[in-house]
Amino acid sequence: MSHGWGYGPSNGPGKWVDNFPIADGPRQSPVDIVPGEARFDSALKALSLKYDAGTSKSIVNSGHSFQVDFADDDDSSSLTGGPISGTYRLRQFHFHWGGADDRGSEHTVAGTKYAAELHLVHWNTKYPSFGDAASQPDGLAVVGVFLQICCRCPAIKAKGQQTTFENFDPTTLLPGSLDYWTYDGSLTTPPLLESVTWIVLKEPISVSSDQMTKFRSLLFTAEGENRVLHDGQLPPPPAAEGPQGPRVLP
Ligand SMILES: NS(=O)(=O)/N=C1/NCCO1
Ligand SMILES: [Zn+2]
Repeated sequence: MSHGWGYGPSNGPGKWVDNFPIADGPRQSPVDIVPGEARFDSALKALSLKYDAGTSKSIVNSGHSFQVDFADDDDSSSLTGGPISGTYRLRQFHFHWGGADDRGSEHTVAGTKYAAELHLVHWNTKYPSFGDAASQPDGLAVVGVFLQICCRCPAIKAKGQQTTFENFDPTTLLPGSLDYWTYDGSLTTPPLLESVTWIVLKEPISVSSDQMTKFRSLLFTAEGENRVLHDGQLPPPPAAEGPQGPRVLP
């Protein structure tokens, strides 16, 4: 049985402070974004996101989400402009979702929850590595993108299992507008480090309810562990087991 953090009743966000006291810190994320209370800052620049599909490496079920990792030994996939100074390299992206279409995002907008939220995680190249940057107040910049359920979505061909995930261009996951809200916050999952400049895009992207159902079919437990889903929701009884190995989304 896993004794790590999670989203269940015994190890969920309300318990994280027991092992990560920074959960009671001054700049914890996520937050509720209230557009009417946001201050316009004319000094902020437009976001510049440059992504090279050739830097995508692999996809993994991290136990808390599924994550696509990128090669970050040069600036091929990087973030500049916006609220940050210098260059931040793309490290990985992952998603957060819930047990139904009416919830799942971590940030909310005037109390509204979206079905899911994409996080593109970048680290400040003034530091030697992601690990070093993650403990610095200006070390990380995470671009958050909301996912809303669309009624008439183009069908996306489902793919089989895969563990390598090469030549994926994250630009395809971005909305048409890069307008954003920004604030200084933290990782939203343990270790909850207060090192993130949050850049939350105002325009959501659309996803079908069927695709969200596929997200929810991902289990985050090892063999033989109790089955629990991303937000602690118990899954439906198991269908006939498919081939073993990591299951990733189409
Ligand atoms: N949800 S989040 O704040 O992006 N969390 C993390 N953890 C490691 C990298 O990003
Ligand atoms: Zn995240």
